[in-house]
Amino acid sequence: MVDEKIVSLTNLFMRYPNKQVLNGINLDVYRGQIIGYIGPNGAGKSTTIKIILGLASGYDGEVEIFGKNIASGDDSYKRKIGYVPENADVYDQLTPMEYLTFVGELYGMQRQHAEQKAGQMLEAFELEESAHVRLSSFSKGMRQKVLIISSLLHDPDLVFLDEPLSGLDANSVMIIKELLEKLAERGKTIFYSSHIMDVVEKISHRIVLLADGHIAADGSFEELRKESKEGSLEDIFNQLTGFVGHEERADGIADLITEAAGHEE
Ligand SMILES: Nc1ncnc2c1ncn2[C@@H]1O[C@H](COP(=O)(O)OP(=O)(O)OP(=O)(O)O)[C@@H](O)[C@H]1O
Repeated sequence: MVDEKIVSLTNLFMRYPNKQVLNGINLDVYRGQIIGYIGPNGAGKSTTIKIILGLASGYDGEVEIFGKNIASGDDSYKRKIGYVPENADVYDQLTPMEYLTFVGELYGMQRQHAEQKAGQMLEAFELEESAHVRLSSFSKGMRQKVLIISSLLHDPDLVFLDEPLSGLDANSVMIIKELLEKLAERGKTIFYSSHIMDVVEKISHRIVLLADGHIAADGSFEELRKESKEGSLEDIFNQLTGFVGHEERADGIADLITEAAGHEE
């Protein structure tokens, strides 16, 4: 179906005890879109994702996923969602096969199916030799691949990826970028949150910039570029978040480092 609304946020507000984080977010995301969800540190990106996933409560406003309000009490929508958190805890004492089968079953897959698919996915990510080795011995990038597999194993319709490429080598990055495009072509909707602007620029169909709890920009990279007359997404990001003087600031920090040590000549 064309223009099927997958995520709809209406007047979303969120306050933590010490801080107003979201100040009225309105956002409709459609099937097959790759959304680059960006913003400065602390802007509220993870908070938005956690609210959508039902992991953060106390918000005001409406959140509809697959056309249903998540406050309705029916959380079957969660089975159709995949999530790679920025800081994930994996169960270190498990092997990837055990971990993936466990996660697959949590998402409602039959054990045998989860096992078989996990094996195939591990092979596709060149981890077959480590399939039965404990995760505690895995490198950062190997772990990240397991997390990515765990978010996709149950064939979700909506995927949230928070810095998913962290630790991955250049070959793996290339595969994942291509994979996201292929999944979007097959109707999957992807929220991609990252600070690596050149990747966001390349893979996103639509970029949503969150700043001070508001959506400060929303459009394709070409649209944002026309509006802001800047070259790269990094330049646009800096302009829209009012950031200037990086060289002076770096210089000031370098001064602090080299002066504060108090070396005696
Ligand atoms: N559980 C919490 N309790 C209190 N404050 C929180 C909590 N979680 C997040 N915050 C605050 O809410 C703000 C937004 O945090 P959030 O993690 O959503 O930002 P972000 O845009 O994902 O940032 P980053 O790019 O650094 O990951 C921050 O000021 C953070 O300190």
